[in-house]
Amino acid sequence: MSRVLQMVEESSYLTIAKVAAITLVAIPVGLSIQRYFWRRDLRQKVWQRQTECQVAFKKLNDDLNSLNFDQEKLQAICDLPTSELKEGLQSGKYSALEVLAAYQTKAQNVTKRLNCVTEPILEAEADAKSLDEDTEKEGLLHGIPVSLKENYQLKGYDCTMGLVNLIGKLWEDDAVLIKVLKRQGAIPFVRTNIPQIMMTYECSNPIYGRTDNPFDASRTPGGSTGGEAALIAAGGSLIGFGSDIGGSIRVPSHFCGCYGLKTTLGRFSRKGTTSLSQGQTLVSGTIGPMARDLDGLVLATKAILCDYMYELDRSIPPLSFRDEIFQSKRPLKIGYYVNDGYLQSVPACQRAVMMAKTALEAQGHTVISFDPPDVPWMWTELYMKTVAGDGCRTFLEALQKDIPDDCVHMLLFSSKVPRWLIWCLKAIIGISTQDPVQTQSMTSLKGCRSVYEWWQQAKAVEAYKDKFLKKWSDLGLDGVICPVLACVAVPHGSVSSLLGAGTYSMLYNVLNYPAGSLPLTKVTSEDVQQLENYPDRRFFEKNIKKASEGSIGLPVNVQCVSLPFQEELVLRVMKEIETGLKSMGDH
Ligand SMILES: CCCCCCCCCCCCCCCCCC(=O)NCCO
Repeated sequence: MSRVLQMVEESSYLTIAKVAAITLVAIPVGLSIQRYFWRRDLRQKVWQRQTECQVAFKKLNDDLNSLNFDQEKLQAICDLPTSELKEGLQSGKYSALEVLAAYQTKAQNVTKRLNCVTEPILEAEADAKSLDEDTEKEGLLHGIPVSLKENYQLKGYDCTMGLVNLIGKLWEDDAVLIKVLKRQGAIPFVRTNIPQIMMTYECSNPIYGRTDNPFDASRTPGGSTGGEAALIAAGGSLIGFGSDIGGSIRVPSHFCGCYGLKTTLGRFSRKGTTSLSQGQTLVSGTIGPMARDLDGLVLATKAILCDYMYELDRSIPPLSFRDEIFQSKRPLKIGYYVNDGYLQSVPACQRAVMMAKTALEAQGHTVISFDPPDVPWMWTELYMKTVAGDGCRTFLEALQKDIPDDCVHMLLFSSKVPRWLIWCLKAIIGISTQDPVQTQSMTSLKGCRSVYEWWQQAKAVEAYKDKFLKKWSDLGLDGVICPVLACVAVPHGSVSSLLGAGTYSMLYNVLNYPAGSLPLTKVTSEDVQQLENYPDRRFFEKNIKKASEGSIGLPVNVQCVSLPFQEELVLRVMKEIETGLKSMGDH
């Protein structure tokens, strides 16, 4: 009897062991198979999308060939500054269709080199034809082709933000801004590339690939509105639109040498623009125009600030463009800085600010030194902790079942490290990087732990805004000029080791001040030589110095800032600097 029991016992042990062994093998095998099919589906979606884009480009090319326009005339159209093109369209010297063909041709050639356009907007041709039938030509942007960052919702198109899972989710309506543009006679004609999830200054994703900088293909055009900046700077578009929660309009404009304006939250309607940060309302992303010249930037701003936008979005205060502020001759008092108290800007960026200072003084304005308060603390405790307020959960969820791009790997890694491990790593990394602020930023990526903490965060942001404004008001400032970033365009793949350079831009997102990016100069050999004196003790400093090697000839912009809802004053400061430089024979 006991022998029988023993046998039963042995056989059940054997069965359990067999089941356990099979389970141990089956689960990982099953998961691998599931992963294989899931990745295969994603790759197939990417391939399908890429094929669709190729077909769209081919159709565009065929349409352009059939129109048979004179190529020299088309090139001449693309060389015109905004004011002359606008005049030519108004007077009938150029038709909307030929201007469109000119930019479609140019954009196609540019994107072959830089990969900045994701896809053409094929409805553009019909739009141009109907504009040519319109004798009134009332729109401020009548017949001007405009390019759009990929996250602007357009009827019949998707907004992927570089996420494969969002391919094919088509929008049923245009964004408010697109409706306004069309009402003003503009012709949306291409969509431009972005970095995956749009939270970095690079410009690559697994669907559309990587965009290169027009001045140096080994460098990034910046992000997240990188495709726009590259396209505009290379002559493939005159006016475009982007979005900015940490410098995404200003930084690519600076990296590529075009004009950009980050507006105050609430000045332009954001309805119909896509972003993963929509639920985060403390440091909100805003939108704004980018352009090849200042006239284009001003014209685009004027065109958007019209009654039709207020009709479409009743949450926007009806504040039309105030020409009296833009045209005013009142002498201004402007603050300036080249070092924000965290990372010193490189010599080229410092020189650009000093050039702007001299130009403003030549125009009769007063320019005084200004020190923005507590920038390192603002960066880690206000900016990073807020934009990563949910501990990066929204970003992580979006990336979880997707193909992460190289440009998000570092942030992905940092945001996945558990809080307890960060405390251990902080000690080790802190010693090696010599920068407690940088290590603190890793903790900030963990965000807020409770609603209570989020409320405290909101209070801290408000208190900082008050402190900053007091300093500004005590000095009686109208505006501030400073670098856009601590360095100029950096090599592809280096942004995550340089993130601290972004404090110059991120500050004005925390404050919600409008800020422009104005191209002023190019890096010279003297600027590069002077890098010898640039500090290199801390991690970010070392990387900034290294990234600045070989930067001769790259564009350098200056940031022009004013108080909330004073976009006209920002544009005026930009204009005064350009006029001042011209009068000094420098521009
Ligand atoms: C899972 C990885 C996601 C990590 C995201 C972490 C967010 C923390 C902040 C990182 C630093 C942000 C750099 C700012 C880049 C500019 C982004 C921008 O302005 N985007 C515009 C979006 O409309």
